[in-house]
Amino acid sequence: MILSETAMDTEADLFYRQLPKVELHAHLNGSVSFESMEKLIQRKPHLNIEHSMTAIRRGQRRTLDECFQVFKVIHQLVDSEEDILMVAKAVIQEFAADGVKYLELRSTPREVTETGLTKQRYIETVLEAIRQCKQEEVDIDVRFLVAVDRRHGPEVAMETVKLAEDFLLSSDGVVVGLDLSGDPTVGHGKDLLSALQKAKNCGLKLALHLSEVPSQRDESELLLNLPPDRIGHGTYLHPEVGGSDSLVEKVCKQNIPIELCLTSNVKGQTVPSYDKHHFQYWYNRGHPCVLCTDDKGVFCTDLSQEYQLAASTFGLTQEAVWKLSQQAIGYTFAPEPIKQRLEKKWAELKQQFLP
Ligand SMILES: CNc1ncnc2c1ncn2[C@@H]1O[C@H](COP(=O)(O)O)[C@@H](O)[C@H]1O
Ligand SMILES: [Zn+2]
Repeated sequence: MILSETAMDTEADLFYRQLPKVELHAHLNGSVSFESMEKLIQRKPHLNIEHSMTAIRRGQRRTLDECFQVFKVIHQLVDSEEDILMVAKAVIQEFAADGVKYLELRSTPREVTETGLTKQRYIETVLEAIRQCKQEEVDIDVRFLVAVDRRHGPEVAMETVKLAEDFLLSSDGVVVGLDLSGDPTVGHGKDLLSALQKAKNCGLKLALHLSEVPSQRDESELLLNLPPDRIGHGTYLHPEVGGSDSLVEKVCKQNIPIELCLTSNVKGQTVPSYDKHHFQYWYNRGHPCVLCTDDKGVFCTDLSQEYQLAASTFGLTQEAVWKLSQQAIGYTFAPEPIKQRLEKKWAELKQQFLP
């Protein structure tokens, strides 16, 4: 009995792992795996950092505030070009090994005086990692979103947008957009509006973390007017959790896809349990939904696991899971020919999968 259950589990695991997937919401430094973290900790023993400080294990929860403390620790470990190249390459390879065929990675460019790291070099190094993976024929298409950390305020946001704009023009299509993230309890989106508007005007796609916590209703109301091209989390948009009909209407009317990260929200305690996750609300309305990991290293997950969790929690059939992964192609910021290439790949693989 136990044996057959194990066999079934393995078969199910395999389905999700082999399922071709699109990852659209992954923060670089939050995605660093256990193995890479070990290497970084060994490189910097003087920091006295233990692995328990950089990851939230199974069954553990942290407040969102504590999650942001974790990022501070990781940033101490990843503070040079060498580190960034190492973690970015590893993260890309790990996503590829998990069956992700298209990845939009995002990261906040940082400056570190001690190591000579500049924001420009930060982005160039991530792009170099993407280039090397491509050259090594890792089976994944990777694009990059330059991230604005809301905690740093409007001037830094504007500076970052300018940098992103330069790379939009010079990166041969790899830099496709701008992310707004960072501690949602700090600052107000109204101060960042002009930077975001500028980004949009110059052709950068916008992926904004919206209503991750309940206090952001007015901010979301404002930022939805831009409008963003995708929404991160959107946990508190609907009226049942303190959002509003007007917010839902804006999201629906403009058909803005929502990036949903189950484990991140449960472990970060913005959602009380998997079965209460707002995936259900949006999915049942037939709204564009895409499952994502957010921070696979910090939350100890991967995209296969997120699909499996959504399927088991909300009773999705394999056919429905397939459709979910395929529809995500349409929500990428990739140019049309790339989307077509991905569609073709999915169509070919489907015959093996769901005969
Ligand atoms: C858990 N929910 C979340 N909400 C908001 N922002 C988040 C986040 N998870 C990650 N980040 C953002 O991503 C940074 C780490 O990656 P990078 O250094 O940019 O690669 C964090 O410092 C934060 O700004
Ligand atoms: Zn995020």
